[in-house]
Amino acid sequence: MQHTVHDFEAAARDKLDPVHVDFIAGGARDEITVRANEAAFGRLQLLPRVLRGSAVRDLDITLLGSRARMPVLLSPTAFHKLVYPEGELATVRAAAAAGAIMIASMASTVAVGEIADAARATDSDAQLWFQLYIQPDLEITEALVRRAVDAGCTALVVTVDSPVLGAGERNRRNGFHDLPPGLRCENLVDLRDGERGHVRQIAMSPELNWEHIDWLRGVTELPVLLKGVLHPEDARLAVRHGADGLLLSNHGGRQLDTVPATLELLPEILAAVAGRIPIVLDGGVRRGTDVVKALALGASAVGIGRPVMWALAQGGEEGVRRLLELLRDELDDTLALCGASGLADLTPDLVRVPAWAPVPGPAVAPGSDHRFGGGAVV
Ligand SMILES: Cc1cc2nc3c(=O)[nH]c(=O)nc-3n(C[C@H](O)[C@H](O)[C@H](O)COP(=O)(O)O)c2cc1C
Ligand SMILES: O=C(O)C(=O)c1ccccc1
Repeated sequence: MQHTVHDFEAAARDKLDPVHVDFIAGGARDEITVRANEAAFGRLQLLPRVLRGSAVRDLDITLLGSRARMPVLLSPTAFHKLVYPEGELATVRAAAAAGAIMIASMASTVAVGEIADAARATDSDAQLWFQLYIQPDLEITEALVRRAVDAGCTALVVTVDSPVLGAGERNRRNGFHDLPPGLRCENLVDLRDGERGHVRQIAMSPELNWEHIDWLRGVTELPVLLKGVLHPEDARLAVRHGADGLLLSNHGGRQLDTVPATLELLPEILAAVAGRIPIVLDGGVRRGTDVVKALALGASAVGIGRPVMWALAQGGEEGVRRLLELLRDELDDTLALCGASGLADLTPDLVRVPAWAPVPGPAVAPGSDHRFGGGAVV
């Protein structure tokens, strides 16, 4: 039985083909940023308030017009059918049950329209967003946007940190470059005559620039978030070019290695946008305390990537349901322990960078006890 987010990873590793484990767990190059994301949460401390909580805590959010029952989004991850036969259909049913926003990947193995239908078939009013890699062929990009709009998606998340594909050296070593026979990127099927839904149809485009964002603003009314802006100057440019929000992300350490942990960048990015647009953060969120730290510092919500893949692999819809329940319970518990009645009570004073350092004292010989005069027999 899984009692923590990490337990899902252990269970999934037992089930999955090691090549697919590497695809999910892996990052770019030396995976320094992969490790940095989780480590950054561990370095921050919580400083709770007491005697001011409430019996029930409100975890609802409204993000760019989309309502959700928890401030944890499912960040876009490709290829859900690789780890579970129903793929994204199972994931979205679990997200809907939890009232969490799911961001469908452009590289999903179920078409976005079918994912949306599965969400609607539940009674939940949970919202579906769509992640887009802008294609140099703008007609193709427009067709993809139309598919997302027709599906009823309520926001677009444009990934801008992938001018080239990240160097996943595990995938190279394993020779993992495409979906196995029988699986396709369903959103890419028939975009142009005879297009079969191959992963390699996705053009990672180093020639993209801010004019493409201006262009996208003109072709859709949907809110547009940029995913992968890390430099504060780019955050200011994003606001100037009409972005409605940022998903502060280093792609889980899968694009440029050695960039900072997203949590470390959060204060600078918040300062750059100065409250004009909301910031969602992903990368390394594994605990309720992580969610609280990010929100207390000013994020509007967080996203999770790998945990969803592990939970889906472990137990399909039921697995992802339990993952989201677990995170919700941990978040609720952390709020209670911090004396918060809801997310609105999370303020930066609840989070600290450790100021403690040991006071250097005189060197003491091992085995001696300085309180009794250096081990002298008394
Ligand atoms: C297996 C996998 C597939 C991913 N696919 C996409 C994708 O298709 N589009 C995208 O923008 N990000 C993709 N990402 C990045 C995630 O959206 C997210 O930024 C990252 O996983 C967050 O970090 P975490 O895994 O530590 O939670 C993928 C990540 C993983 C692990
Ligand atoms: O693996 C990824 O991180 C990713 O973004 C992706 C994009 C397209 C196809 C497969 C994966």
